[in-house]
Amino acid sequence: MPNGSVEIHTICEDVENSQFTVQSKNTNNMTIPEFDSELETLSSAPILPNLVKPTKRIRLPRIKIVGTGGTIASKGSDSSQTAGYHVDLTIQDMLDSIPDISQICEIEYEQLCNVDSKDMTEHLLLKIYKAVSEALQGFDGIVITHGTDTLSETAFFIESTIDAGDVPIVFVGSMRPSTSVSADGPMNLYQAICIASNPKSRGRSVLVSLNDQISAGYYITKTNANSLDSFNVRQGYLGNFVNNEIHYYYPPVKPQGCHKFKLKLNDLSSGSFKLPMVCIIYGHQAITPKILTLLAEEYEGIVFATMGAGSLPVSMNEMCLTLNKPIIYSKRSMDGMIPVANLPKDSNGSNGNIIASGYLNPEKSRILLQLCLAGNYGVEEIRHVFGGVYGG
Ligand SMILES: NC(=O)C[C@H](N)C(=O)O
Repeated sequence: MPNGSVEIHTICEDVENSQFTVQSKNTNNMTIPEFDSELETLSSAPILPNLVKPTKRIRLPRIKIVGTGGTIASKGSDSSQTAGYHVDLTIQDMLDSIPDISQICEIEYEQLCNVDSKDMTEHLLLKIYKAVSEALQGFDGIVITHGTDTLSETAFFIESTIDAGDVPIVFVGSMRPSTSVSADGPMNLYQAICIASNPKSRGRSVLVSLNDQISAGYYITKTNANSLDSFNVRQGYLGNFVNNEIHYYYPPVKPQGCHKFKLKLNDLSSGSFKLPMVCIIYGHQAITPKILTLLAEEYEGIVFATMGAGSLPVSMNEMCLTLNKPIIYSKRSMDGMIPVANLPKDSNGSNGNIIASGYLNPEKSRILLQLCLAGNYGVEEIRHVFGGVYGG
């Protein structure tokens, strides 16, 4: 059991609704971001009144790309293959396949790993965390290339552990390998870089850019295992990318009630940081408490994908209440939430160790519970954290 590896850090989320002037200067009609605070005059010579007007040099935004793998970095053996391909491309290969962005931003990149996202380990998650934390110091935007299968989990983890300030952190993936007809990776990557570079993206924290849609990493879920339109978010898309224009539907906003956990970087570099083991049990007809007997010893916390809005057989509810560990009731339905009123109660009328996940799905609930346990939170503190997403 890790000891005090995280501590709570609640951030005040007031973000200004800023208006930006957009200029169209480059050849492909993409807007060049303007960073007012950094404007410089080109000439250091004294300026004679009415004779020489200082010329402004616009600094291009600096964008860090962090590569982790996924289908966006994959190759198949022929152009019709859309399954059974292999991760094989570097960030440089991917950048070679997109339009010239030298007028839009300055790029620096780091290949952290090159894996299918099913192999995204805790160690890699923490490496991404570290790379993003460091990049926040010197960059105006961050793009993370990632496999789509677990992209929403990494995005949720980063949103829960990093206070990005104004810097947009944009996750991007693809559904077709780079070798396929109509591969979606190059356009998705191009759009993600443009989004990360654009001042309108500032103050929006962790974003996901895929299939022309811009969404909040905190809520997005992969809902289709195959199609290009694979990500969905019932809390609403934040914006759209069309013909080099970024259209946000709302002013800058961050997820309501998102708790921020501050990881201790010393623990990360010493390798002593570990996230406690939490498993997910999928509810189904005729499920019995036997599964709990098998797993309860091994795991420090359990998340249930319950049926409906918190339904499990009475025998299961009774056994859950006897366990000395937090148990989160989430849902196997894609949408909706778990009302606290649906939780089982013990003989004192208390929900005991059982906590509702609110709007969080099982995989996001698992990460949130891991972070709470890593911070040594008690059941009532965990309940409070889930209360931020209308659970608890
Ligand atoms: N579309 C994808 O990226 C799926 C791939 N299996 C991954 O998650 O790495």
